Amino acid sequence: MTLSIRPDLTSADQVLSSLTAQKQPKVTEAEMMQAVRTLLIGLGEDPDREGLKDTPKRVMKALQFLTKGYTDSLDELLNGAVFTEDANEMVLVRDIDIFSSCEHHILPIIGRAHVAYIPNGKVIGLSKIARICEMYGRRLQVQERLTTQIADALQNLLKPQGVAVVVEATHMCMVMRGVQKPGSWTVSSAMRGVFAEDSRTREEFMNLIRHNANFH
Ligand SMILES: Nc1nc2c(ncn2[C@@H]2O[C@H](COP(=O)(O)OP(=O)(O)OP(=O)(O)O)[C@@H](O)[C@H]2O)c(=O)[nH]1
Ligand SMILES: [Zn+2]
Repeated sequence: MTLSIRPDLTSADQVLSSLTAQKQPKVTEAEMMQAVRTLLIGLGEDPDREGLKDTPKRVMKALQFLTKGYTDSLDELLNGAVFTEDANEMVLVRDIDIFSSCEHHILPIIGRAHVAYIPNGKVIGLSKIARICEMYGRRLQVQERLTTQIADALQNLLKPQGVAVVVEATHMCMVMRGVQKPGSWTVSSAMRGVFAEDSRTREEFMNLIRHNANFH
């Protein structure tokens, strides 16, 4: 483990504790399933019919999975993959799939993240960038917070020259219900360090991620 960005803190989880509001369930799984059962009854369904018999459990498990990012450990996720390296050119991982859930309707936010940084003595395992996106994506989110959390996590972990994150996503709460705009994409960005300060660096990043927002 080469993580020594804060000598007073020894683990990535400690470094990022302020960014990772860990949630402890305050109700039992039986109570959660009962709540789903109540919802089904409220929707005019018979929760005891064959097709719905196991639905409360399935819904609970699905929601637990979709929000598992609250309890993921950054230490485990990183697995020591922060390396001392004399690199100072931009590193970009683009087109990282995002499956998140909007905190207003608990409906999917589907899109992609593009994450770049310019190292300052430390590099991170490339897959760990996608894992950080996954950790913050698997929570109840607004897109803006998801974007800044990814940027701040990398900024805090690596103390790089700069971090740039762009998330482009479509919100099912705007597609399937409400205003019903299937073609709409929301683009959010978070720029740190040189990406915020130097327009040429920011432009280089924007040129590298330029493409039509679409599903694969
Ligand atoms: N800024 C932001 N807003 C979001 C995000 N996800 C959903 N929203 C919005 O949150 C708002 C919630 O507005 P409300 O008026 O309380 O809810 P609503 O009656 O369901 O609104 P409509 O979707 O307009 O029908 C809506 O405008 C959503 O589009 C997000 O990631 N970021
Ligand atoms: Zn929503």
